[in-house]
Amino acid sequence: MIEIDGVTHRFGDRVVLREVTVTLPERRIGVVGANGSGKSTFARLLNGLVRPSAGRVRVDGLDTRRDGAAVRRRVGFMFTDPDNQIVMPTVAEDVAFSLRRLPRADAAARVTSLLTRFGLDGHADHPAHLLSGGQKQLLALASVLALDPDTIVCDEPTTLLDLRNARLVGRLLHDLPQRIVLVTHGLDLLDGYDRVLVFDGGRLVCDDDPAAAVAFYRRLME
Ligand SMILES: Nc1ncnc2c1ncn2[C@@H]1O[C@H](COP(=O)(O)OP(=O)(O)OP(=O)(O)O)[C@@H](O)[C@H]1O
Repeated sequence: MIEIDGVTHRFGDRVVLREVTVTLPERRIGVVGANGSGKSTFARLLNGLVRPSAGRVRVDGLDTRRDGAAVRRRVGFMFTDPDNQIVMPTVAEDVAFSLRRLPRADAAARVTSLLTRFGLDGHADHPAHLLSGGQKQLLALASVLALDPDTIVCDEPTTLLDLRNARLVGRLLHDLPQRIVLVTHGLDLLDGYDRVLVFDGGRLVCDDDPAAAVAFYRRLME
């Protein structure tokens, strides 16, 4: 369960989220809104990357302010640009980096299994920065999953991908057992989601099923 209670967030003098209160027990949550409406800030609140200026954020009872390290272990984060989260020279090393606290043999087996699952096993020793954009995003997802999070927050993970890779990443996310919070401009990715939040000017202006929320968002953008 994600609980956002009376959250306002400011960057300097600028208020980017205003009095957001919402409780999200569902497993598939979409977040949409215009550029600059506060979606990324909202997403970053959920794993403690951003701490609210006022109010409280809890994930499965853990307070992002008080229990930051525990929240980050349970809530993985996928960025728009995978280059922001690829930290090691080769594909296998990047996934292994997430597993550095595991015994070496266990980590190696888990790396192999994750790379196979994402079709990257043939690229294990390749330089990560030479992968295609889609492959990099799959690597980023594999590295996030290596930590076995309960929740994955994805901030526009398909924005830089071509249609085929966007659909592939969307399908992979759709099939994961984890709770997913997906910030996206790709409205078709939200089919089958339990609930969609619409932000406008830092306010949560609609909270509904995907069809109703997307219709609301389309009207808002007219
Ligand atoms: N670190 C920061 N410092 C100062 N201002 C910031 C910072 N991060 C975001 N902002 C501002 O906060 C506002 C909301 O930004 P945010 O990235 O949350 O919006 P968004 O809805 O995700 O937009 P987009 O769809 O363009 O990614 C914007 O006006 C942005 O310029």
